[in-house]
Amino acid sequence: MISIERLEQKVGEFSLRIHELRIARGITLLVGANGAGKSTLLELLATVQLPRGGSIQYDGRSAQEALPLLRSQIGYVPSDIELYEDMTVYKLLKYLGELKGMYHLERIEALIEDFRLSVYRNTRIKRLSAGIQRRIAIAQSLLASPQFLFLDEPLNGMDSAERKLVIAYLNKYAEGRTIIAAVHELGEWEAASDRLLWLDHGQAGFYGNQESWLSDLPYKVWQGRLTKDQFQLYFTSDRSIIEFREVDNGMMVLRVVAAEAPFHGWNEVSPTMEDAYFIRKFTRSK
Ligand SMILES: Nc1ncnc2c1ncn2[C@@H]1O[C@H](COP(=O)(O)OP(=O)(O)OP(=O)(O)O)[C@@H](O)[C@H]1O
Repeated sequence: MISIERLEQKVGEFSLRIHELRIARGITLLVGANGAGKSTLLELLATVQLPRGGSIQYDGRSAQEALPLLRSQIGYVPSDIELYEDMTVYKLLKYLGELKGMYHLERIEALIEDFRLSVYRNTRIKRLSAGIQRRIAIAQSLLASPQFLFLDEPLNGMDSAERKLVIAYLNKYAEGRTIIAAVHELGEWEAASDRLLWLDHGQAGFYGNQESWLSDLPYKVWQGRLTKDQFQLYFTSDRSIIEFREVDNGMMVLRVVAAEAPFHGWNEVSPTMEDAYFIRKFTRSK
């Protein structure tokens, strides 16, 4: 478990402030608007930055008390990855493993296999796509089998097969361990995430499981049809539209957030994880 107490970190004009939060094992998805503080929090958790105010405890140990030990149990992948471009995949993993004091070649082989990197093992990093490079970055963060894994937008640049592969791997890896991943798309994590943490302007706006994320919402999601003219009117006067698309006969299908049915005949639909995020942001902006 990760316990955060009275955490305060100022970066330029921005302040991250989390009064009290206990993050359980499993996968926690970290969500929030651009600039909400996700990367700052992940850097603090990964001990790239140390907190100036308050504390973070990892299974009862703080970074101030046991930094080298904690770092040996932490894996971290920032959003901007930089790998040694001229190394081959195998050499890079072996080199980074040795830097971490990890000399088990079987671990490297297992990660190459698990992240489907075998065909690229002797290819220089610079020749590989962004998605493959990110797979390598995640694989290297797992070399020492860390207890705590912090990932900043881990699926960036990946195609849908790569995304599924990584999510499935992390889902298994998270058993008994703690993974916190900043993500922008929630839907694809539905089967894999245990909890969500919403950062809103540097503060924890929500922390809990999927069930509570989807319940206790102050607004409902409604779906219905409008003509294009009605749509133009509605669209310019309201920011509650989650999604809209044109259908064949010049009509629009919309999904909107509202307390009551906005038009006669519209149906209430169950909110998705993305919808719940939209509703929370919408509520905050009102
Ligand atoms: N080194 C820095 N100096 C000054 N301001 C900074 C620095 N690093 C981050 N910030 C500011 O802190 C705020 C939070 O940034 P952060 O990168 O943590 O947000 P984020 O939620 O990860 O955003 P994004 O989704 O865009 O990556 C932003 O307003 C950013 O401009």
